[in-house]
Amino acid sequence: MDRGQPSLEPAAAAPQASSRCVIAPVRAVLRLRRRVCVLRQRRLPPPSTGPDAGIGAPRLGCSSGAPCANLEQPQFFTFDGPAELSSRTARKRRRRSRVVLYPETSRKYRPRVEHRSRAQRCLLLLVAIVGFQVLNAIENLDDNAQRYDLDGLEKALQRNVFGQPAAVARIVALMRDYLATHVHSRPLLLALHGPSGVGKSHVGRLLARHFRAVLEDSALVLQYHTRHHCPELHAPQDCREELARRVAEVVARAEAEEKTPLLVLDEVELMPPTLLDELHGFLQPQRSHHFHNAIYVLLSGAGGAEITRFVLQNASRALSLCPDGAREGQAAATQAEEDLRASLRALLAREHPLWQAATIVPFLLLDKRDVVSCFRDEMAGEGFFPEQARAERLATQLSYYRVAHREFAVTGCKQVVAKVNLL
Ligand SMILES: Nc1ncnc2c1ncn2[C@@H]1O[C@H](COP(=O)(O)OP(=O)(O)OP(=O)(O)O)[C@@H](O)[C@H]1O
Repeated sequence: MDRGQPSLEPAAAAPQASSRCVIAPVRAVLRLRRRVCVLRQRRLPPPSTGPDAGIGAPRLGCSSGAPCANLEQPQFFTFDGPAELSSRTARKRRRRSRVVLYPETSRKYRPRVEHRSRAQRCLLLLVAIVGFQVLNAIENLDDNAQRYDLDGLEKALQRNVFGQPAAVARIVALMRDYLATHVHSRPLLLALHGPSGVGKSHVGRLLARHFRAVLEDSALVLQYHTRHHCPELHAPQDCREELARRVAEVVARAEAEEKTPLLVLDEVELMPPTLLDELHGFLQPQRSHHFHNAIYVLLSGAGGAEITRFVLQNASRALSLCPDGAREGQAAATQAEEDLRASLRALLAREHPLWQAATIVPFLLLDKRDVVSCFRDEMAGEGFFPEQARAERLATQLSYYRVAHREFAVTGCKQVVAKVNLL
């Protein structure tokens, strides 16, 4: 048997040796795979307690005989231990987080500073210059108006003129508008119309006083009284030349001083037509430009009868003349006054085209309360104590239109001075 055995051994050893050659590497591969699986199982998170996490639940990665299909694990063998593997996973995670910060679709480099064209810069500069000039112009507008202290003028008129709030507001608004700028294409022509004694000349005097003060040159204010400067005995043509000379002097001087002069012409209703023609000529565009930078205030009793009729007809609408009435009443009063201005303009334009170019400001009748204020003011001016009862007593000595429980002075405050002088 022993002898026979050796004879058999070589024959059996040959296949054994060949099978060992095959099996050994396979075993090694299986051993390595198993080892890898063990390592992966160690790194896997503990099984979840969810319903899908039972013992029989399929698991990604190793199953018996199936290749490891865990997508989070490397698909190739490495000799890295658990420590290296965990650090690689951490590195992977870090890399993934980087992917979130810099997604594939976005740029991973700093954007280049876009080069601005010169045209764009020039455009910005131009816009800045234009903006600056606009601001400067607005400031200059304010400066020009400030020179005339129109707030002070408004306060002075409100304090000293009784019963004419609408007229005062309109005069100040028109002047504010006109004096906002120094350069004009036409003069401001104000025409104050109203019955006798309602304050037209009084306002003319207040305006002249104010402009003399703010212009710091009394030669830039002209006060022309028709009866005084052009009496009936004077030839109208001489008056015309005289007026033209005086106005030309004032506007030329104002032009040199870069100021806006004030020309107050009183009793215009007494002016001969040739003087009105001359005044109308000052407004014409062909006139030298310094005639256009001036404020003309024409005071006239023309249209006084229409204004008296208007006041008396509207007296029953108490609010039409009451400055502190309800809003609807004030709106109605404003509309009524606009109608009055339009009818006055139509009436006056029939007399002379000068009135067509003028801004008409009607002066309404004064009521008894305003007359009492006139008395108190005059008494204080003459050195008397302005006692209310005494002023009321004096006011009763004047004559009034009595309409709808209201009393309107027939001659306004005209006789106030004379009555106070008798005290
Ligand atoms: N509304 C008023 N407020 C204050 N005082 C006034 C008012 N109206 C008239 N007076 C006083 O009455 C005087 C005469 O008024 P004023 O000369 O202004 O009247 P008028 O409207 O010009 O009339 P006329 O057309 O007759 O000249 C003034 O000196 C002034 O003292």
